Amino acid sequence: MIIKPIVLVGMMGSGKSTVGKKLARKLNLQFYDSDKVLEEREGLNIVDIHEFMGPKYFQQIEEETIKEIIDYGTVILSTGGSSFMNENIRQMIKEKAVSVWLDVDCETIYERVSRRNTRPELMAIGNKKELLMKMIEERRPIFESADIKVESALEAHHLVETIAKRIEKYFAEDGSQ
Ligand SMILES: Nc1ncnc2c1ncn2[C@@H]1O[C@H](COP(=O)(O)OP(=O)(O)OP(=O)(O)O)[C@@H](O)[C@H]1O
Ligand SMILES: O=C(O)C1=C[C@@H](O)[C@@H](O)[C@H](O)C1
Ligand SMILES: [Mg+2]
Repeated sequence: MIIKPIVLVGMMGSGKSTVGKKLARKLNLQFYDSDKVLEEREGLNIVDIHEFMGPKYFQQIEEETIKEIIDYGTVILSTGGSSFMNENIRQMIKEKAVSVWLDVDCETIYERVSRRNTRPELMAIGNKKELLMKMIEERRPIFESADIKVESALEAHHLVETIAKRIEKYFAEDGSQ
């Protein structure tokens, strides 16, 4: 039985939003995507929130919003790519939720994110692949602390099945602690 919120973490393009939505449908739980909630509340997309309000403001409202959603209880929450890097958010997730890290290789991420232009962190001039590799290198050790790691660039439907099984196992073994 799922007794805590399930929080998907991982790099931009790892599939948190795509997989989270499908996972929520499979588990019959409410789905939230913190980036989407912020865009709706601010009436601006992620790039414009950063441009007009600044990255500090983004981090502040992201922290407040994730706290609010986690307090809803057993929901599926897909976070932003940098949410888990915020120590306050990470601590909150550790205390109240189960984190699932979608660990996807750099090539796959690059291929996915280069198809869109919706993330301010990748809009800087320069080599996007190098930028991504550096970001992955910095963030990996932090993502490693997630409760569940799913190593995969599997097709989304299979990924959902795998994650659902891992969550079930997690709660059966030590999730009630
Ligand atoms: N398992 C998958 N197989 C193939 N393509 C996928 C898979 N998961 C996601 N994608 C595709 O990769 C792109 C990025 O996925 P998504 O937006 O879900 O990532 P994200 O982790 O939420 O990224 P961000 O942190 O930037 O919000 C989308 O175009 C999506 O369709
Ligand atoms: O990886 C990142 O640094 C980010 C990813 C997005 O989901 C957004 O939350 C924001 O653009 C930050
Ligand atoms: Mg997303």
